[in-house]
Amino acid sequence: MASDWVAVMPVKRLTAAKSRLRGAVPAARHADLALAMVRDTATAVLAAATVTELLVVTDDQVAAAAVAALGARVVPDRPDAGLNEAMRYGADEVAGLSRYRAVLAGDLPALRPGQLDAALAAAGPGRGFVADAAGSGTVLLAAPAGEPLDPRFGLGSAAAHAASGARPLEGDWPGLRQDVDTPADLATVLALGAGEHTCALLRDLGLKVACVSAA
Ligand SMILES: Nc1nc2c(ncn2[C@@H]2O[C@H](COP(=O)(O)OP(=O)(O)OP(=O)(O)O)[C@@H](O)[C@H]2O)c(=O)[nH]1
Ligand SMILES: C=C(OP(=O)(O)O)C(=O)O
Repeated sequence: MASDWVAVMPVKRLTAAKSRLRGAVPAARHADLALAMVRDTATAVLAAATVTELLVVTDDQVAAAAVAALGARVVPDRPDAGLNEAMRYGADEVAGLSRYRAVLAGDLPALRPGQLDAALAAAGPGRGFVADAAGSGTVLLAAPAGEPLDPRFGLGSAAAHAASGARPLEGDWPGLRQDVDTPADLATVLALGAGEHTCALLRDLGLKVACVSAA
């Protein structure tokens, strides 16, 4: 079982990111919310025992500075061709095929390091993926050394990853599975418990939210 994963996280320009989430918080705080979720996701990833490096693929200078301050390595989104190309570039070209790589989105504010460790421990010799809470999307795709990532994120990606030969990783990982795409997802996170940055922002807006430490 590998214990030296490179985690790869693509981050879109914050002003354009999370369009389906618009309206969940006042417009003036929308980019702040996207950034808070990126910071909480990165904090949890960096605290995972099985992750030796977090590689963030982004052209957003604010997000880049924030995750670099947390300890991530940042590279520009050289392909500039969407989510899958950013993931493939980070995992296969920058990290390289000789390493174990896992890609995950930057919108997992309820992620706990132990849940990521458990999911990576469940990854076998081939590619594996973790479906989102709804079961149709993907929150994590892992590739062992020697295998191209071959990401198929987008609508119906869980089925697409399974069809491409990736194995669904099963476990009780609610924080890992809860990506935040819509205001309803954010409401779920309020109950599940968010990381400190998302929590602070939501509390500042007067919302009642459970806050959970990074442990
Ligand atoms: N580097 C990079 N990251 C991306 C790109 N598209 C999406 N992402 C990131 O990939 C992750 C998952 O993306 P989505 O959930 O589809 O997020 P989104 O595109 O911001 O959301 P919507 O506008 O609501 O579709 C988030 O961390 C995004 O910031 C891209 O073209 N380049
Ligand atoms: C990109 C995906 O989803 P979303 O944009 O809904 O986070 C996905 O689940 O593959």
